[in-house]
Amino acid sequence: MSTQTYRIGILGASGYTGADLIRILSGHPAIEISLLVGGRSAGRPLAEVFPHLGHLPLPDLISLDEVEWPGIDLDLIFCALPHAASQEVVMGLMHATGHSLLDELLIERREDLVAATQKDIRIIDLSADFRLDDPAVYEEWYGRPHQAVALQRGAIYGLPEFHRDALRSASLVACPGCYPTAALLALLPLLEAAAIGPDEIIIDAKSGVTGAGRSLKESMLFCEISEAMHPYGLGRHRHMPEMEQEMAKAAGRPVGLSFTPHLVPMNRGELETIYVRLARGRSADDLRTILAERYADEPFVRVAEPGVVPATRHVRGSNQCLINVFEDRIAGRAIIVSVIDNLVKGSSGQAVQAMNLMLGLPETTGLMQAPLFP
Ligand SMILES: NC(=O)C1=CN([C@@H]2O[C@H](COP(=O)(O)OP(=O)(O)OC[C@H]3O[C@@H](n4cnc5c(N)ncnc54)[C@H](OP(=O)(O)O)[C@@H]3O)[C@@H](O)[C@H]2O)C=CC1
Ligand SMILES: CC(=O)N[C@@H](CCC(=O)OP(=O)(O)O)C(=O)O
Repeated sequence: MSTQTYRIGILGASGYTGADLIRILSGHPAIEISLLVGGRSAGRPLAEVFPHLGHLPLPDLISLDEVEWPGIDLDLIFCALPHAASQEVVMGLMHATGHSLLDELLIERREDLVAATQKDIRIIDLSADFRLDDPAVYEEWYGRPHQAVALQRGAIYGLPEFHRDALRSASLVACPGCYPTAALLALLPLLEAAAIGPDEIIIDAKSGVTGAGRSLKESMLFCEISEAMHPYGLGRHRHMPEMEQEMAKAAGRPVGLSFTPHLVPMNRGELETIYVRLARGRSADDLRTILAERYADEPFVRVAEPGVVPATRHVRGSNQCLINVFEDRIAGRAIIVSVIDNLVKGSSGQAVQAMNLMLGLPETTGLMQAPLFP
């Protein structure tokens, strides 16, 4: 393995995914964290914002305005900002550093800001801004026109198990949403094999509260979240078009999807119970075999032993996705359970997995921590 060290920046370092990126990367042998950018937390030492990371030798949080992009010495940036903010920041930093992706995509450069000799900084965006192929779909679901349509089209969808080769040479990666990650890993092989009916997929999802980010929201108050749970986004959650886009590619035709997320009183973790119709002649065991064969060599996706019910505790703090398939009492149907940690395989861990591919490092570097159990 190469002994080269790569210089990394994190935008949105004071958020939940930012904190987990720092946690994971601090154990990565080829990475030096050189830039940490916060929003309201800018100017504060990281040890004050995140005391649990205080033992690490890391730079203080600075604001976006303080970053001197032209000439900056970074190999890769994680952008863990909210959607909408992300697309503007990514476009801005590409202009400021004279990124060659702008030329490839024939985007007009602001020549005054271009530093001609600067190497391209690879970018991994954790927000939803570069996941959707169609700008009209983005506008419909995110309520505003996309401000960097060409970049949206030029980004690689960062699900390594399905886009590994494209990720190796990508300069802009769109990390999948947490709900889509758990669903797509369970369903794409089955759709590719035409083993399930693409018209009647029902995904019942539960997420821990970190899925909603760290900014204070009235609906996230302890007294209203603890000892309770509720569905949200009923019939219209913004992860639906993302899942439909990727599932349609696997099925070779549009899919029919019902998806209902629920907020449950736990910090991290995500569980999806997925109801599918079996294709003619297929059994629940067949689905399990297809998944087990598809993921036999994958380090981060595993089909549980027959009969073992995946639980969020089985993956907590790890980059693992654990899946299993069960017979339904109703003939012709099956139940699939898929679990991930939303902050690891659902965001920061998956982002580091993509980074390893982009930098030519072994894909598992820094990511083999076992889950925290119990
Ligand atoms: N949480 C999760 O499970 C997942 C999250 N994601 C996506 O990852 C991204 C980050 O999520 P998460 O870490 O949970 O979010 P948080 O709300 O926890 O953190 C957001 C970060 O962005 C900074 N920030 C917010 N607005 C601005 C702005 N206008 N300019 C500069 N910085 C800003 C915040 O700084 P400060 O707090 O200092 O103001 C903070 O560092 C989001 O796009 C989210 O949708 C994707 C998959 C899963
Ligand atoms: C519990 C909770 O609120 N979860 C978030 C999804 C987190 C995520 O993956 O969102 P992005 O698409 O923004 O990356 C939600 O439902 O909006």
